[in-house]
Amino acid sequence: MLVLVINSGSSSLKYQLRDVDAAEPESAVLTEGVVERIGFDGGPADHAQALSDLDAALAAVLGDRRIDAVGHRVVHGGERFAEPVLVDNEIIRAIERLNPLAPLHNPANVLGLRAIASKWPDMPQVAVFDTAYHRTLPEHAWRYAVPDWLYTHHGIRRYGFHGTSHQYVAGRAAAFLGVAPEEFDGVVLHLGNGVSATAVQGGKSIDTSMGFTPLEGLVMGTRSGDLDPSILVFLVRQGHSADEIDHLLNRESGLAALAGSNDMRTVVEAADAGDRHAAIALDVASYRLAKYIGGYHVAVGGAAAIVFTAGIGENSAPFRARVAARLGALGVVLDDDLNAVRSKDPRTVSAPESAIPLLVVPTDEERAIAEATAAVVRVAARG
Ligand SMILES: Nc1ncnc2c1ncn2[C@@H]1O[C@H](COP(=O)(O)OP(=O)(O)O)[C@@H](O)[C@H]1O
Ligand SMILES: CC(=O)OP(=O)(O)O
Ligand SMILES: [Mg+2]
Repeated sequence: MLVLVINSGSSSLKYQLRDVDAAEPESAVLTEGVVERIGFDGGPADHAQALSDLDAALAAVLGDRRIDAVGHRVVHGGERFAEPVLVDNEIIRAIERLNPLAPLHNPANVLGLRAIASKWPDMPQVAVFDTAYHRTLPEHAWRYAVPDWLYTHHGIRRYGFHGTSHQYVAGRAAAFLGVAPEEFDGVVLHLGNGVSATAVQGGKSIDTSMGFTPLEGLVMGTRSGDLDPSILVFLVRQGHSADEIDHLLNRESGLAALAGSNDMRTVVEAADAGDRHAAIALDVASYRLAKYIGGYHVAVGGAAAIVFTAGIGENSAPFRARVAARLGALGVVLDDDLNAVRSKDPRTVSAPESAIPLLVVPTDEERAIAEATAAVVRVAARG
């Protein structure tokens, strides 16, 4: 089965065409790429235009085969969506109603779903939700200590994100350690543009750092993560609008605010060259992450592994080293040589005497989305 995976961002559209039945995962990807600058000068006008730009790339590899289904990453599934679903108009409207809860992500996901539906009206489409894996959070982890109407009226609770990645990586880490997925206890760190940590117990998500929206928790590329909510009230009283505060915390904060760049490579280079702001940014980000790791080690009743993944987690040995250096109280010992190895395979980066192994396990959200999409389409075809 050929599945086109779409990860729509506000101004970009990442795609991957996969053969989910390929014998080797390495040969499963027929083509992949990203269409950028959607809606900007020099780029396609909108997501529909971006898809027609994609046609040539797809035609070149398809030959006389055809796409069987399209799988979309959808960031917010709210309380309704606990599993990947086959998409129809009602589902698209339900996803659209969740837009205010993930303003950086969901509106673009909806555009992608609509663009495919109008381009190929008969194409089965499946939405795979970032929130779904976290539907197992116990109430003590998802409930905020606020009056109940905030939850009953507005759905204000912890949802958690990056679930497709956390689930895939937890499963792969379990396989690497030689344990069944449902026996894996660990802490998974998805460190990309967005950053989140998940406490995994018995293979299930029992706590996660992102909350009602993907803003809560750790220091990210341009997002603040945790802060005192009174700061928002203070800013409102100073006359700042909701949109201004939203922009400030989602797009102008995080590493970008502390170090002047949201790119971990740039920040590490600057810190190595003696830039004080960059050094502080790395200290703040690694310190905050280490505190969550300690908390989640307790939450899961003792982690069997601490797992790094995504752009920074997989590639930034210097950032991993800064985090590991703060985990001495847990008996964690990094192996500098293993940490310096570059590889696409799961690997250990801690020393044999480390009380908890540190692993690097590459994520593959596209593969997970393609497989989930194929499974949903096959079940639907059986009726
Ligand atoms: N070779 C590398 N070394 C260090 N950091 C890297 C490297 N490659 C990517 N990154 C970092 O990964 C982050 C982006 O992660 P990624 O998972 O690709 O994000 P997203 O999918 O959310 O766009 C950026 O901070 C980038 O600097
Ligand atoms: C939910 C989220 O933060 O996603 P991303 O890391 O792709 O921005
Ligand atoms: Mg990502």
